[in-house]
Amino acid sequence: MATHYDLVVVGSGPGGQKAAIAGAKLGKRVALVERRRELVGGVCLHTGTIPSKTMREAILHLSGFRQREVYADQYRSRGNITMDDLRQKLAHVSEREWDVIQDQFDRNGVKTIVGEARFVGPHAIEVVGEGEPLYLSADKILLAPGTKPSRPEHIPFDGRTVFDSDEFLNLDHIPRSMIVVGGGVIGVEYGLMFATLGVRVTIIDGRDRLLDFCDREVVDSLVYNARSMGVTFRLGENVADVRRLKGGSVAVELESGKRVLGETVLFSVGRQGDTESLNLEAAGLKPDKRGRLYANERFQTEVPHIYAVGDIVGFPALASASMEQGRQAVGNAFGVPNTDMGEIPYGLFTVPEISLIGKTERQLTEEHVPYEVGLARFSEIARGQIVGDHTGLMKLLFHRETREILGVHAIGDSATEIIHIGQAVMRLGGTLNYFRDTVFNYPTMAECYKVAALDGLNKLTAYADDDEESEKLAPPPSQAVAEPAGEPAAIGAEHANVGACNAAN
Ligand SMILES: Cc1cc2nc3c(=O)[nH]c(=O)nc-3n(C[C@H](O)[C@H](O)[C@H](O)COP(=O)(O)OP(=O)(O)OC[C@H]3O[C@@H](n4cnc5c(N)ncnc54)[C@H](O)[C@@H]3O)c2cc1C
Ligand SMILES: NC(=O)c1ccc[n+]([C@@H]2O[C@H](COP(=O)([O-])OP(=O)(O)OC[C@H]3O[C@@H](n4cnc5c(N)ncnc54)[C@H](O)[C@@H]3O)[C@@H](O)[C@H]2O)c1
Repeated sequence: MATHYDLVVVGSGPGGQKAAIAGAKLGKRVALVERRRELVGGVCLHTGTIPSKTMREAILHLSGFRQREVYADQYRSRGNITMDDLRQKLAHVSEREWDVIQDQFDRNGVKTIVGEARFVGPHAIEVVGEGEPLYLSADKILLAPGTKPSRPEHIPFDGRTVFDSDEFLNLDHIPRSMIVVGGGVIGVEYGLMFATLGVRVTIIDGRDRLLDFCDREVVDSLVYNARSMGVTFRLGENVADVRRLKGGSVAVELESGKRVLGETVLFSVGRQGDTESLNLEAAGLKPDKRGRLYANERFQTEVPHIYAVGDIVGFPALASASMEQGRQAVGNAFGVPNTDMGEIPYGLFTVPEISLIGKTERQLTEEHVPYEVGLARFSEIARGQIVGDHTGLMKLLFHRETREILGVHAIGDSATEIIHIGQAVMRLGGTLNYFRDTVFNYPTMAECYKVAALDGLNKLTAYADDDEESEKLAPPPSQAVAEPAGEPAAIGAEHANVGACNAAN
């Protein structure tokens, strides 16, 4: 006999969590199914966002990265930092987060069911856990099963020398060298973290440019910083094979014939939907070839009472967006109107960190938008000096005529935090004038906005001066039509009349 719920959620990552709580807040009877109790929190809490960001923070702290120029001697030598040091903080953070999530479910009356969910009908789910299977039925079902790393079949993954990104946290020691295959966000984040510890890192990617969705100047700055930490990039190169060698190291063979040797290899070549266990056919659903599900703008799959959110629906595949998708999907399911999420910011926790919102210069150029750039360099910001960031920068892209903010791109300390100031101004329809006229706390990284805005306005003034200058040089309006050189004035006057007529039209 099946137990009936208004809403059954599959997966307890950010998407599932917020969906379940939103349902409970609407007074609905909600059950959430998660494979194993210790996995509550999803990829985000156990193998993805939270562990990688906690490890990054531990690395920056223990290596004294931020103040390395001033206090270098007072920090532990990078060679003495161990994986256990890095994992110590990780256990603490994930236990705390796990408690917070579980407590939220309990407080809101979300029934958590441990076991693997599979469809046995469009409204019916079987949960296979430790004991007898449980049967659930629901008016609405929300799928947030997330993704798992892509593992090309011919690669000899062993979780000791050749890792995928979910296994990577199990490294037993900090290697001397590391090859990262796949220079997407995961590969670049982990690669640069370990380079900070003095590991010799090589990043290989099939594309010619890294992180193509970011501003080019920002990526150039990242690459410059990475090279100064000894990182080697092999771009435009595809991996043909990986072989473990007798001495314990690993050889990565590239299609071009090159060979890269290292102590460990991290494969971060994308992720695919974790849908195999769901028996989707029984619900009338079919994933794409990367295991992902289609969802419309209301997060409805092809079967209207089944919703899907988070990484399983693809872009942008972020914890941040997944949470909001979960909340909005449940609003849609139970008739509560939602508003548009607006532009989604990106935060890349590379070393140094990167953040962006809105359009890039490349997009604006392709769209023929008349834009200008206001630039702030962290080396000119007092807070930049205090925190020891001399290479960071922030760019404000704005419309040359309306001064509307079109994009913000930053690299350096606190970039992922300060981006939200730009986001708020963009969302609320503010212009560059807001930054010109508003007083910010000092010394803070937020000062970048003021500096960038003034820089941008100075460029506009230069245009205005130029326009004035052109006006001074230009003939009076009655003659302001191009005259072929050497033509008699009378002909020019005739043309002027045509011009005036056109202007009146
Ligand atoms: C290394 C790494 C770093 C990242 N860093 C960031 C970052 O800094 N910022 C950011 O915004 N995003 C980051 N992400 C992305 C972020 O982790 C994901 O976008 C987010 O976790 C997706 O959430 P989700 O709700 O789709 O599900 P997930 O977090 O993927 O969780 C899905 C859950 O569903 C469960 N499940 C699956 N199938 C079943 C089933 N049949 N029955 C029961 N349970 C099931 C799984 O066990 C899992 O617990 C990172 C990802 C990785 C891998
Ligand atoms: N800070 C963050 O927001 C954050 C951090 C980590 C992960 N994530 C999320 O996790 C998702 C997965 O990240 P990812 O980095 O694994 O995937 P990705 O798809 O972003 O990058 C994979 C990279 O691997 C390269 N590649 C694929 N096969 C290759 C081969 N054989 N040889 C060489 N290069 C190859 C691709 O060209 C691509 O650049 C992302 O979509 C992202 O949204 C977000």
